[in-house]
Amino acid sequence: MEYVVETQDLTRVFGSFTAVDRLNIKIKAGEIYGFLGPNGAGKSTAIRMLCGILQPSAGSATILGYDLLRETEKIKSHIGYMSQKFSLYDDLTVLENLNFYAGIYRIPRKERQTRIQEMVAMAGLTGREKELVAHLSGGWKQRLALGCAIIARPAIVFLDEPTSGVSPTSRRMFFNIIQGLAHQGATIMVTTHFMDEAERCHKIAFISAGKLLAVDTPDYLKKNTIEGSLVELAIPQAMEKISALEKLPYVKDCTIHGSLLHVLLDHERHLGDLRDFSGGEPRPIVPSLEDVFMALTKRQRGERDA
Ligand SMILES: Nc1ncnc2c1ncn2[C@@H]1O[C@H](COP(=O)(O)OP(=O)(O)OP(=O)(O)O)[C@@H](O)[C@H]1O
Repeated sequence: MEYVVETQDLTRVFGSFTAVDRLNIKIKAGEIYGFLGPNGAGKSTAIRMLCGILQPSAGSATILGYDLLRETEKIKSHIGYMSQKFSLYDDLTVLENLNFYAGIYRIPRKERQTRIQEMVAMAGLTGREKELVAHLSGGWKQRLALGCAIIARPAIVFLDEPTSGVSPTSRRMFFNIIQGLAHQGATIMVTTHFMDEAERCHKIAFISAGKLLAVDTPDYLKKNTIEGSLVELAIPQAMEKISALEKLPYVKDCTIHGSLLHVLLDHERHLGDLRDFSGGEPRPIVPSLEDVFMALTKRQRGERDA
């Protein structure tokens, strides 16, 4: 089996609204596959369909070779799922939560202790096994929730914004764990709004308004999505200058990043023109994923309005 997840025109409508529009994706075993897109893009809806929680309106998919529509229960027994709302019991301890999930996943009794200890160690909770979950901070809860989701050693782990609302350090720790899991052969599908996390994925799928706009490695997307020459420009009152810059015939786009402007020129030969116009010193840069993402959504808006 070359692909552990493969979809054909997977679609979900809610009334007259199309949340996921003919999604075609292919994911290989051991890949960390990031789903990126603005709020309401359809990421959670897509993941919920792939986990068998939500019925597709049209299209088909296979997960680990099982048919999504006909073999949903088999799929569920081979995957782990963690959503933004960690499904932990606050009034139970760390151990009690893990024990509960070990029971749900029907892990044989003789294996339970080993698996639970593995998850405690993975989450960095050794010594805190008897603490009530209510007393743990966000990052610890998040890692415990992951432990509960993967205690049955699923082949595929679906993570829907697992790192929202936790500290940057916890986010980094969490992604280290994810990379470790992928290294051991698990396939990870993860939605995120954070570009630093997207950078750590093997493949990224950009989705907006239910549609897949691009999919490839972070490096490829950065080098090949944007046509033109991207420069960084530091000028005073940058925000107020955007509309004037956008009117220049050789400027394709202009966005603000902190206090700096990213200006997309249609050709690098206009560097001097931009310098003369703005009074600043334009510096050519490699596009970031955020630049790529903005360019793709803008292109999509342009196509829709055309
Ligand atoms: N059960 C539902 N009934 C009606 N509309 C829904 C339902 N679930 C989702 N939607 C709509 O579908 C669209 C896609 O939602 P979804 O949660 O998949 O987006 P998302 O990309 O995960 O966004 P976010 O990053 O904010 O989580 C949204 O406009 C949402 O309001």
